[in-house]
Amino acid sequence: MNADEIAAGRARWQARYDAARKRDADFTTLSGMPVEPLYGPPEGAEVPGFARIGWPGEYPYTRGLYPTGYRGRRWTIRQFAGFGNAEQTNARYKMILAAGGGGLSVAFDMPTLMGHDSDDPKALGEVGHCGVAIDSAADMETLFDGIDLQATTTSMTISGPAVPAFCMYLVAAERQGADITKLDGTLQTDIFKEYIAQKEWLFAPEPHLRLIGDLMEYCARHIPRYKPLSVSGYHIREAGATAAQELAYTLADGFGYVELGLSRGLDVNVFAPGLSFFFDSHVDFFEEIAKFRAARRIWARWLREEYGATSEKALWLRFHTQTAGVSLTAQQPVNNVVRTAVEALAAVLGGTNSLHTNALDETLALPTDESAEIALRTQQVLMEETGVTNVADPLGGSWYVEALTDKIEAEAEAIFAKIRSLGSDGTITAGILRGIEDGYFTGQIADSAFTYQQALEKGDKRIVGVNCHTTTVAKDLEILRISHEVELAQKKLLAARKADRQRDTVDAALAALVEVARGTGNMIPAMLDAVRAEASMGEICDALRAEWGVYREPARF
Ligand SMILES: C[C@H](C(=O)O)C(=O)SCCNC(=O)CCNC(=O)[C@H](O)C(C)(C)COP(=O)(O)OP(=O)(O)OC[C@H]1O[C@@H](n2cnc3c(N)ncnc32)[C@H](O)[C@@H]1OP(=O)(O)O
Repeated sequence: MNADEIAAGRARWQARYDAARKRDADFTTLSGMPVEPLYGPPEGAEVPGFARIGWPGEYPYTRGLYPTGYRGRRWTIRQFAGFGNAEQTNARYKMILAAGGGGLSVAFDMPTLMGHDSDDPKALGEVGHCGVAIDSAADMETLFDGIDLQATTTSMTISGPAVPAFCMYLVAAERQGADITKLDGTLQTDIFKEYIAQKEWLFAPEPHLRLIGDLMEYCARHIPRYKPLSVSGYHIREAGATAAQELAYTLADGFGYVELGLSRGLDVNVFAPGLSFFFDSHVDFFEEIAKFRAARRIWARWLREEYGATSEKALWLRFHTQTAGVSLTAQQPVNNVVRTAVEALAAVLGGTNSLHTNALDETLALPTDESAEIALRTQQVLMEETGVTNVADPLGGSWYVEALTDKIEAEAEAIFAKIRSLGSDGTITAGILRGIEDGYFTGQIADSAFTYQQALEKGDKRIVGVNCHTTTVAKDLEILRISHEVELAQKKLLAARKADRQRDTVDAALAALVEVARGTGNMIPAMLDAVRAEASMGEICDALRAEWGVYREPARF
């Protein structure tokens, strides 16, 4: 790009920056040196390939979505939390919000994630263990008791039974007297990544995609700020994928959901802003930063050029980041605070919109109050002390970072071409579905995990406390243990609630839901009616399982 074009771009950025709202804060270094909100090429310089880098707030968004960067608004501190019953988790949420958390993020227990009630035999020993047990709208009400849902953006990490959980959230908000149309939050819902990595599906892909289409349509029409999908690379990476695989599989899944929306006749400019993303931030600092920057650029280009989006928000890739659980070690666990800080910094320098920092004990158990607080304070140290929020995309123009960004992007593009070639009709969706059925994704991820493990065992890759620097004076940590009493109490509560309902109303609502499932209508209103009647998670999912069957992954050797 020639010097005149670069100067024109800078002037455009400056005009937008001047017009934008900035935080009232001290934008100087620790020593008091003033810093510019943005740095770019020196005046008069010609920079080949500069269009790929561009300016913050402008296509292709490599340097971020906003001309102000974090001077406009800092990222949301959104700590993923949930354990025991709704009451215990509610107390943790209040602690997080009181300590400066910017939004909520619900972790459900395994029975809930699989669409079973706490009294289901399959739930035995799992209730409240890896997250909170939510059986019905009444539990959801308790979960958010005293928390204004209209004023708090809330993310819910659930994909198989995402839609019943969403309906319970809406009903809890309704019972608080909230204006449903104003709710803002995120539902994970990403079923593709369940087949690819996390393995928490209920049905075969087709009925899940039908439900997701219904949800996208419902949100686009009725709850415009709500993000019905958080397309997730986190679990793909944690399963062993490389950074480029994480990026490519996740964005391909995102393209699949765009194709789903288009196939339902929805306007891409209306539904695409409801697609948000969720990435891992692993411990290779620069590789992660490059991945985040490449993600924004690829998404904007594909949405504009492949799918015809024209509005700015439809081109925006907004993402949440969680630091890498797999990078945490059980050995010398206090070192995990350092790993998490480095990973969080990479996410911030990559322009994350929302962030979870892991607690140091998460490789052993769910976090204690103290370790959860340290994790949150880690973000606050970055946010308040380090000056990283002063300048938009401070690493933009670094030869190394730009080269890595290009390299990861090229790798991702090669993977998109491969995925397309797997399907029969040239769509990304057909490629994903074929890849799931044939074990393409799981095979590729397993190969990457194996390669890394070999490097670790040879000592080519090193982890402090694991294969180097293993001597320590560290003592064992106190960890959080979930008492079996939680399960017994939850089952008792559920039995009382089930006995207290109008059984006829519940049965009629479930029958009406199944009737809609047999046709082509949108299932959300019928699901809401069932939830309002206090139909439980297990009852709703079982009714649909009876109708649609369950999915079993093909065996592979
Ligand atoms: C591993 C674990 C497991 O499975 O076990 C998990 O999965 S845990 C998974 C946990 N997942 C999550 O927690 C997902 C979280 N995701 C989200 O919160 C969302 O989807 C998100 C990524 C889009 C972030 O949403 P958010 O509300 O926190 O933040 P946003 O970036 O949307 O910012 C809020 C508002 O401020 C505006 N805003 C932001 N920055 C600026 C700026 N510099 N200038 C002007 N406006 C700005 C945004 O446009 C938006 O307004 P407007 O809306 O008007 O544009």
